[in-house]
Amino acid sequence: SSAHTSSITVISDDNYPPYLFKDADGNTVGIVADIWALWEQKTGVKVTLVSTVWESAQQQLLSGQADVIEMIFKNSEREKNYAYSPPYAQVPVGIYAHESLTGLTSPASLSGFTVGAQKGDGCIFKLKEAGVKSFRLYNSYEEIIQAVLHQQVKIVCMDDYPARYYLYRLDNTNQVRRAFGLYEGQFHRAVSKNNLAMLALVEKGMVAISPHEVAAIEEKWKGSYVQAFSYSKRVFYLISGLGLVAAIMALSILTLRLAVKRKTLEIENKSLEIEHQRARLQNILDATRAGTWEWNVQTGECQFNARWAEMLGYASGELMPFSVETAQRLIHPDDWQKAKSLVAQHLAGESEFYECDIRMRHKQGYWIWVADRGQLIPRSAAHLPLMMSGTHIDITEKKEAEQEIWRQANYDSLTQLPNRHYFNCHVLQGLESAKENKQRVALLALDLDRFKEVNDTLGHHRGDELLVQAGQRIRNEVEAQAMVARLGGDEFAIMLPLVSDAALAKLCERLLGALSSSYVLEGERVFVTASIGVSIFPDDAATAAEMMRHSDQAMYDAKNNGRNQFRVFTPAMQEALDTRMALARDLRLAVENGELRDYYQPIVDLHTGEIVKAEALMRWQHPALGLIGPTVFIPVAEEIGAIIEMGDWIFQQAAHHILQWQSLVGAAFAISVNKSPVQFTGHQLSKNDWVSHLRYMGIEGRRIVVEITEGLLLNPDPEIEDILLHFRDAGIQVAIDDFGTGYSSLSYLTKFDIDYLKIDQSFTRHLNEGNESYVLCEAIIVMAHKLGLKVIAEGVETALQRDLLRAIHCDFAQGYFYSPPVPAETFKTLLEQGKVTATQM
Ligand SMILES: Nc1nc2c(ncn2[C@@H]2O[C@H](COP(=O)(O)OP(=O)(O)OP(=O)(O)O)[C@@H](O)[C@H]2O)c(=O)[nH]1
Repeated sequence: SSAHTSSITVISDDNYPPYLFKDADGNTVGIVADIWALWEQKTGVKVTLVSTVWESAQQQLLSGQADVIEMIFKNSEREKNYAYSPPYAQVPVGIYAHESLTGLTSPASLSGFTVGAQKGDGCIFKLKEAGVKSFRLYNSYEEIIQAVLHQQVKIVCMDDYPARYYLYRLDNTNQVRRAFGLYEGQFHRAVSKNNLAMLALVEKGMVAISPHEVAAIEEKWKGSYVQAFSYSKRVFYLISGLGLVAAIMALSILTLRLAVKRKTLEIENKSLEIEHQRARLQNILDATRAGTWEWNVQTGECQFNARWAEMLGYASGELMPFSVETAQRLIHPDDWQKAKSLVAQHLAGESEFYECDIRMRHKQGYWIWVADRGQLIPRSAAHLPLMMSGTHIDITEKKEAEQEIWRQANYDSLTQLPNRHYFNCHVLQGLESAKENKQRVALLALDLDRFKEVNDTLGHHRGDELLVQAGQRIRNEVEAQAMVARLGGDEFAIMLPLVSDAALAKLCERLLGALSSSYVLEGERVFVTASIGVSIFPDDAATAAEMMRHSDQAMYDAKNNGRNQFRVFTPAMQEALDTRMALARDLRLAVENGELRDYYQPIVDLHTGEIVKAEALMRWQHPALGLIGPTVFIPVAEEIGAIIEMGDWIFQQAAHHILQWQSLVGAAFAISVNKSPVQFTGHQLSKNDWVSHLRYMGIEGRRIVVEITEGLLLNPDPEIEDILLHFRDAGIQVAIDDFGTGYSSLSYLTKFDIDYLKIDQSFTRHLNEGNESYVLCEAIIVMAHKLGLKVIAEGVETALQRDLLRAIHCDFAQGYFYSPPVPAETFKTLLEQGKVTATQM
């Protein structure tokens, strides 16, 4: 314990004048030595003062070889190992530099330099804090100063007292200069951290030394070393200094001259290089045909190159002085705001560069498209934008090409209306905004009626002209905000906000009216009508696809109900369509599954009442829906092509029964088989050659009558003519079904070999003496007879009808009055009876 301590070892650095240093005789002297001598007196504890290099001093304390270390600064790193006394002296620490190095003013200015310091010196810690990373370490201040003088290191850190001392001693205050004060340290005495008793002992002794005693010691040492330099020595220094200054000045002037010469050469080279670069850049710019601009953001001043002015049709300088107003006048109003806000974004640092395609007005008044690109150059210290520069490139041709491509992709080249693609996009967008604004929207699908006939009779060219005119008429009937498009062929579509159902109905009526008035096509007057289907959002459709589908369905419904009308979509249409689709699906398997039935309706000689012919008719025994009539499934079968197989099937049944019934019937007996236009399509011919089939079965051609519709003969393909000739050659007869309902150009009656006309049941049904139907029927019969044709009246239901038909010399009749279509077995019975219900005759 300290109470029994008889001696202590104090260790320190011995190159720290005036505190502790070696005198000329090698004795360790100084303030600290005197203080400890006094301490020894006061405490009676023997003090051994050991001085060594600073780093080793610290090591010795920590290893226990010494009890107290003198002249130590506190820092956080040392805090771990030492316990300190209160500070007893203030010691400034400075940065010293070789005279060739100037500009060192603060710790920050040291970063990047290597700094010399004494090993273990507290200033290293401070310098690291200031960002100095590279150090060169020395054992003593003396070594440090030698190193600076030999320029091994140009900056060093030293405590001011010893630094001053050694600099004076080495006569070198000129070459090494104090650059700035780094910090002020405080001297402490310290013991190792766990030896607090020792610290107490030290402090006890120190407190015993009075301030007067301390002041006397300091006075002794601090005064003496300055006084060590005599006045005469100073004068000598001054004079030799002045001589040196003069010499240095002369040398400086010489080196300055040389330096100026070298710099001038350098500058000349540099400007030559800059000129080359400028010319190269100009070349590149000229090659791009780019106009260039520079804009001083603060003052608003602008500069342009000649190409820029030329692009806009102006002479260089013509638009000067150039202001924001000038820019605004030149730039298209629609592009001005956009450009302005993009520039603002760039100036605010939100974009890397500014980029915008704008329209600018050429001097001659038209607009050119310009790719405007620019970038801010420097920023001031305050971070305010200063200059922007960039290019203007004329991209008018590119834009026009783009627009043309866009037009081709989105517009119909015939009518100049938007096409299906554009319309679809528009519908999608339109529905989005309608949803937001809770608006109703109508979509009209519009299809010209029997437009094919216009093409067929007047030629494609006039058909085109009609489409153009129709498009214009539609456009004229709707408001500007409505979208009118040509979807393809003779299909148009309109989308518009729906004001009211009444307004919609009125619009449809107007459209029908406008489209059905006559068209003059190259001098020829033509009439067509149109059918319109309407779908309404949100009433019947929630999506664009649904609207398109529903308006289409409604349009087909309008067509099926006689055309030249409009229909608004109803759920019933959807149901009908669903049923149709279900039927179509089942129908494909009907023949294979043996679900078809052949029925026969007798055709009677009106004069004798005898069954002389029969019409073969199909029924479909649907597994779930029961027996289905042909009016329901034939159109579907035609649509999906199943009619071909079905038609062949019924023909084969008819042929089969002719063989069976031949013995029962007279020589004139024949069975009629319907043949749909679909069955006349070319590629079916060879496969289903009815003539070969009859020949194969050994049946005469005259036993078969082929029933066709007059539509087939209006504009027949050469193929159809061939088939009909083929039939005639084989003795097969031909009947025109549903005569009087269709498009009656009667010329075909003489052109083809027709055997029968079948008067449509709509005439028979309304037959009454002297009425319109009666007159028509009579006219048909007279005409037919004149042409050598026989007439069959369909749909005879009453005795009166029979009698009237007889009176106007109709040849044959069929209908419920005689018999409905019946299964083969029943028909056979009828045949066996010879006459149908003789009672009815
Ligand atoms: N002239 C002309 N005809 C076209 C053009 N595009 C399609 N077509 C014809 O337009 C007709 C369209 O026929 P559809 O709509 O199927 O039938 P339609 O004859 O109008 O009869 P419905 O629509 O049932 O009333 C076809 O004959 C096409 O060949 C075109 O650009 N110009």
